[in-house]
Amino acid sequence: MLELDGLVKAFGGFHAVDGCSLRVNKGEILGLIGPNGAGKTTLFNLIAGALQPTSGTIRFLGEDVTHLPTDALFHKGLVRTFQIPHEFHRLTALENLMMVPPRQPGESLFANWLAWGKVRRAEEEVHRKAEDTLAFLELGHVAHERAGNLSGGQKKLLELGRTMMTDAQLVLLDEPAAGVNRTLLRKLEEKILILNRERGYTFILIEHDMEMIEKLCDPVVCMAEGKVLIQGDFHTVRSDTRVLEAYLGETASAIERNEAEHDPRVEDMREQELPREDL
Ligand SMILES: Nc1ncnc2c1ncn2[C@@H]1O[C@H](COP(=O)(O)OP(=O)(O)OP(=O)(O)O)[C@@H](O)[C@H]1O
Repeated sequence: MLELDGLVKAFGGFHAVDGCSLRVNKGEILGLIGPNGAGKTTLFNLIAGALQPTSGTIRFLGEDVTHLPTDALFHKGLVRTFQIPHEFHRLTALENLMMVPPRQPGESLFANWLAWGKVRRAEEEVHRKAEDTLAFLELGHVAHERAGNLSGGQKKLLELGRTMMTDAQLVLLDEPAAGVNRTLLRKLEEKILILNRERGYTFILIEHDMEMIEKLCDPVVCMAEGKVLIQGDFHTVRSDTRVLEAYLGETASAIERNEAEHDPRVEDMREQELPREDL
C-alpha cells in the first residue's frame, strides 16, 4: 500500500530522516517506535505531504506521490491525526465531524442555487454519517458539546472519527495514547482494532506506550537517528540489542541532562549569566 524508498529530510546539515525505506501492506497496523528525536514525526510529515523530502520517493497504492500536498493525499485516502488533537474547539463534536467530508456540494453557492434538493440530501447523509460515527466511538452523549470542552481522550476519539468521515484507506496516528486515561485508552484500542479488522483500515501508529504497541501492532519498526533500525514482531524488536542501545542512549543523555541540572557548577554559571537585577 505504501512504499518509502531512501527518504531523506535535511534541516540545514542535520538529517532528521536519513535514508528510510519501508513497506506497509494493506490491512496492517504498523507500529513506529524509537527514542525521542528519532525522526518518527518528521517521517509522518513526509508521508502526509506536510513536508517535502530532500530526496527519496513515496509510493501510495502504486502511484508516485512524493511531491503531492496534504490535501491531494487526503482525497486519495491517506489521512493523519495529530499528537495534539486539532479539533475546532468552538464547534460541537457533531459539527466537527460534519466539517470533514471533502467536496460537499453545500460548499458551492452555485450548486446550492442550482440543486438545493440534492444539497439537502447530501447534508442529511453527512449528518447521519457523523451521528453513526459518534455512536460507534461511544461519543453520542457529547454530540452537542463544544469540542473544546471534551476530555483529552474524547478529543483523540473525535480525531479518529474525523478519519472515519473520509473513508480513509491509510491512517497515520501520532501518539494516540498520549494524555489519554486508561479507560478511554482501552476504548481507543478497541475502536482501532475494529476499524482495522472489520472495515479494512490500514494504520501506521507512532507510540511510546509499549502496551498499546504490543496489543495492536504487527509489524513494529524501530527508528533511531533518522534511520530504520529494525522491523519485526513486537518481541523480536523489543529484545534487539540495537533497539535497547538506542533507548539506553536516550536514557543516558537524559540522566546527563538531569545531573547537569543539579550540578552546583552549572547553577553557578547560570547565576553569573544573569544580570543582578534580573535575579
Ligand atoms: N523543522 C525542523 N527544523 C529543525 N530540526 C527539526 C525540525 N523538525 C524536527 N527537527 C529535528 O529532527 C529530529 C527528529 O524530530 P522528530 O520530531 O521527527 O522526532 P520524533 O522521533 O518524532 O521524537 P518524539 O518521539 O520526541 O516526538 C529532532 O532532533 C528534531 O529536533
